[in-house]
Amino acid sequence: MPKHPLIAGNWKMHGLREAIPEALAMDRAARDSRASVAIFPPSTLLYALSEALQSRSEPSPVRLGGQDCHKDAQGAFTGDLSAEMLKDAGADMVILGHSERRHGHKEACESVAAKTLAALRAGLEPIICIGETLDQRQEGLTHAVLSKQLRDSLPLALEGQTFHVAYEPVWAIGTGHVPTDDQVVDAMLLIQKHLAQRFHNQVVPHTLYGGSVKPDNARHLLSLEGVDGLLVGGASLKAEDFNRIIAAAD
Ligand SMILES: O=C(CO)[C@H](O)COP(=O)(O)O
Repeated sequence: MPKHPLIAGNWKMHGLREAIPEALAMDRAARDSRASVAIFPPSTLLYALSEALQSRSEPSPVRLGGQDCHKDAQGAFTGDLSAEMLKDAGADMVILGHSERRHGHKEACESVAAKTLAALRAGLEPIICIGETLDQRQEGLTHAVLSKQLRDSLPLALEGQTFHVAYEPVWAIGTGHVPTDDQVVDAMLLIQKHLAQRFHNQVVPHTLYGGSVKPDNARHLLSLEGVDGLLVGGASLKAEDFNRIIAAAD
């Protein structure tokens, strides 16, 4: 873990306004940690969370992000949100290419790349997700799939920009199945090699692991070569769990 680890919590489609005190409890843990902490709530909570976190006597170190954005700044796209809108609501990061969008919304790598350009245009720092399905892994296609996703989802415009890549094997998401250490390290090093060959950025991207991260495995996952941080789903919803994951980074 060469850099300050990034601990990111993706709340997915969970959370009403009553969840705001949970975020404030996460803020207290983030203040005591060397980790960078980011929360990706549903968009409906972004503005309220931003106000709640920044109105504290000491502004919060917790960063906020969206879970997706449209490629255009505005237009007739019912139900969509632009990167500019997320920024306006208090986000400074965005998750793009999550497998739940790649599979559930048929999002192609080219669409992820276009959204990444939109995020950069709006001043949002993207976390771009990649990961293979169980079938792809069992067919020996993991390297080919990850390499293609990296090549086609990451536009060259990321050169010189701050961004992050999350490796989330689809078969580990929400299942309790965590890849072996070797499988994690193998994927992280593939990603880091790709990034080093393709981009020469001053800020070296964080490479995050995501998929069934829990308080009990966070410290171990963070100790693995190439893991600069964690993208946490279910265990980021409760401060009691997420704060233990934040503490695991210290
Ligand atoms: O998005 C994820 C983490 O942000 C990923 O889907 C993992 O979810 P989890 O298995 O519930 O941690």
